[in-house]
Amino acid sequence: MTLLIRGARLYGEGEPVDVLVDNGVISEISPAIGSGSEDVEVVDAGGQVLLPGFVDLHTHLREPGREDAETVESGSAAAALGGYTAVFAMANTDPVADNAVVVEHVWRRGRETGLVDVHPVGAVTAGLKGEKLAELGTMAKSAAGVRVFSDDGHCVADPLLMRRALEYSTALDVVIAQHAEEPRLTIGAQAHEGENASRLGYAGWPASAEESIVARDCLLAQHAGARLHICHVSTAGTVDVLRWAKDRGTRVSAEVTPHHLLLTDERLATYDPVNKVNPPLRTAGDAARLRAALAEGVLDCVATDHAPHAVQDKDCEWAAARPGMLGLQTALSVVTETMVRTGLLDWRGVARVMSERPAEIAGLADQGRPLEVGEPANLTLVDPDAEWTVRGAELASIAANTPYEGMRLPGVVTLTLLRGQITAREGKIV
Ligand SMILES: NC(=O)N[C@@H](CC(=O)O)C(=O)O
Ligand SMILES: [Zn+2]
Ligand SMILES: [Zn+2]
Repeated sequence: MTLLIRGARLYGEGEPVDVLVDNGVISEISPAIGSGSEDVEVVDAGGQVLLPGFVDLHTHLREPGREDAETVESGSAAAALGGYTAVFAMANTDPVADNAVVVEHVWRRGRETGLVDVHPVGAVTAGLKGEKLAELGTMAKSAAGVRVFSDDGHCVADPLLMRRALEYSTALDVVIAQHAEEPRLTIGAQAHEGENASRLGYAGWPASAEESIVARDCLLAQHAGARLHICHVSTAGTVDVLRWAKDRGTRVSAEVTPHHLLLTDERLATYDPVNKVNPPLRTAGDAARLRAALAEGVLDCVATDHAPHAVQDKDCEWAAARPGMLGLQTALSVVTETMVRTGLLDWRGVARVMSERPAEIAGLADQGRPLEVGEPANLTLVDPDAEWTVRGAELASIAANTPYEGMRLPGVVTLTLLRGQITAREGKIV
C-alpha cells in the first residue's frame, strides 16, 4: 500500500511538505508529490505536525490476569489512538512476567493485535518478591527479546539484589528500570507527605523515599558500569540527584509522567481516588522543576505509567483504592499543555522526549527515527491547535480511571502509522 501525506510540517517546522510512504518506509519527501495512480491513498494533513511515532517505556496492559481492567488488545488501541507505535508492557501481571513463557505470550498477543509494537518488560526478581533474581538471561534470549527489566509496582529495595541485577544487566546489555520507593519510608503511605495529606489525615509518602533510592542506585550503577533507568520521577530532589549523577558520568536515564507534569497534591481535597497514584502527585513546585528538567534534558523522556484499574478497585474509599491512572490517550495533550504551550519545548523537543530518547533507552532500532527518506514509517500526525474534552468512558481502555475527566486539553492525534499501515485515524482504530 502506498500512502501520501499531503501538506505536513515535519517537527512543526518550515513549510508544509508531502510525504510518500511506500512498503512501510518513507520513500519521498518534497514540496509537492503527484498522487499518480489510484492505488495511492491520500491523507490531507492541512499543515499539521508530523512526528516520529511515540514510544512509551512504561505501560500497564494488565494481561495476563486483570483483563477486566485492560488487555493487550484494548491497551494497544489506546496506544495507537494516543499516537504511540511502541509500548513497553510492565511485568506486574498475574502471573508475573518473570519468565520466558509469560513475556513470549504478551509479545505474541501484541503481534496478533498489530496496532503497536508491544515489548514486554521482564521482572527483575522472581514473582516481584525482591528475594532472588528472575531469569533475566532466558527472557532476554526469548522470542520477546526483553531489553528492559523492572519490578515496577515494587522497588528492588535490597541493595545487594539491586547490585547483582545491575552487574548482570551489563553482560546482557539490558537496562534495569527502578520504581524508586524505599519501602521502610512509605509504610501505609497514601499521598505526598505535606500539608495537604496532613489536613486530610493521610499517611505521607515522603520525597526522600524516592530520592534516597535514586541516589543509592546511581552509585550502584556507576560502580557496576551499568545502565539504570528511573521510572516516574516525581520530586525536585530527584532532579538534583540525577543532575549530579549525570555530571559525573553515571549511565542513568529517567522518565517523567504526564500527570506529574500537570497535576498536584491540591487535588487531594476532593477525596477522589482517581488522583491516587504511585509515586503520589506532588507540589506545584515539584511539577515546575520536573517541567524545567524535561526541557533541559536532565529528565530524558515522558512515559505514561498508563495504569488501568477496574471500577471496584477505584470507586471506593481512598485508602482501599489502587494507585494508578490512565495515560496513553492523554499524554500528547498533557505534554502540549505543560511543555509546548508554555514555550518549554518545541515540536522537535516533543519528538525527542516522546519518541527518540525512549527508543534509544530501550535500544529499539526502528523507532524514534528521523523523518527522512528510507526510514521506517512509524509516524504520528498531530493537530496542535485542536482541543478536545476528555471523557473516560470514550477512551479505548476497558478501565475509565482518567484524572482528566471533563478537562479541555490541546493537541489532537489525527493519524498514527505503524510501518506504513494506518492504525488510528481521526480518533478511530483502523
Ligand atoms: N503507578 C501506579 O500507581 N500504579 C502502577 C504501579 C506502578 O507504576 O508503580 C500499577 O500497576 O497500577
Ligand atoms: Zn512504579
Ligand atoms: Zn507503573
